[in-house]
Amino acid sequence: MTPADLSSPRSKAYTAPGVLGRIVSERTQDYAGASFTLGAARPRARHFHTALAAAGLQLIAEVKGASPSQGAIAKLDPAAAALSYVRGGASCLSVLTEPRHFDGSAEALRQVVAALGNLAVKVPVLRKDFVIHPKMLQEAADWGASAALLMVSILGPDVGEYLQLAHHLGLDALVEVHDEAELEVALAAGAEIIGVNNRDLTTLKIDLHNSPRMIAHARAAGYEGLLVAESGYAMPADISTIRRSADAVLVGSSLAGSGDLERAARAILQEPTQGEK
Ligand SMILES: O=P(O)(O)OC[C@@H](O)[C@@H](O)c1c[nH]c2ccccc12
Repeated sequence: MTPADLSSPRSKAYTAPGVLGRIVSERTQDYAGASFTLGAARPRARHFHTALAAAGLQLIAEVKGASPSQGAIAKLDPAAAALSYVRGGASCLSVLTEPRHFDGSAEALRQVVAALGNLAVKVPVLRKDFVIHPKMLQEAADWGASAALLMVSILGPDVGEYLQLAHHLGLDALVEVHDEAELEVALAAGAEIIGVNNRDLTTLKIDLHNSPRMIAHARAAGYEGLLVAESGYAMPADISTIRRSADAVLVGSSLAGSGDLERAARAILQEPTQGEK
C-alpha cells in the first residue's frame, strides 16, 4: 500500500449491531465534516509496544469516568488518576476520549500526557475511542498519545489500512478482537499488538473465558506478537487465567471506581495466595 492510499477510508460509513452500533453512528456524525491530509511519515518511537513487551504481565490502567454498562463510575481528575496508576505499577495508561458514554475528552488525554511527561520513566498513553475516521488517529498523534485502539468489530478488513496509517503517524495500534473471525482479520492485517475483549460490545456481556481461549487460538495459529486481555477484571483471582499467557491486562472500571487508584492498581496484579485461587 502506498501512503496515498491511507487517506481512502475517510468516506466510509461503518455500521455495527447493538450498543456498539449506536456509538459508531454518533462518532461517524461527529467526524462527518473532519478534514484529513496525510502528512509526512512521523518516526515510530514504539513506546507502547516496548512497555508491553517487558518481562512479566504488564498493567494498562484505564482512565474511565463512565461506561454504557455501569453509567457513572467516578469523577476522576485524569492527571491525578494517571499518576496514581503509575505509582501503583501501571506501565501504560489508556484514556477514553469518547464523550457521551464514557465521559472522555481530548482534554483528559492531553492532561494525562502532560502529567506523565514530567516523570523519569516513559509511560505511554493509548487513545481509547471508536475510530471510524483517519482524523482520529492524527488527533491521537497530535495530542501526544503513543498508541490508538483499532476495533475489528467496527473496521473489519479496513483495519489493515488503519494500522498502516497509525504506523505512518508514528503510533502503535492495539487491534481489538472479540471472536475467532475477528482474530483472523487482525492476524491477516499484520497486527503487532492484539487485544482480546472479554466484553461483547453489542450486548455488553462479559465472559472472562474469552481472553484465555482467544489467546490460545492466536498462539496456535503461530502469532508471535503481543497479546492483551481486556475488560471485566476486578480482583487478582480473575487474572489467574491469563497471567502466564497474556503480555498485558487492560483494567478500567474496577480501578477507577475503587476510591484508591494506586492501591487498586497494585492489588490487581498481585498473585493470589493458594487458597484464593
Ligand atoms: O472497565 P473494564 O471492564 O476493566 O474494561 C476496560 C477496557 O477493556 C474497556 O474499557 C474497553 C475495551 N475495549 C473497548 C472499546 C471501547 C470502549 C471501551 C473498551
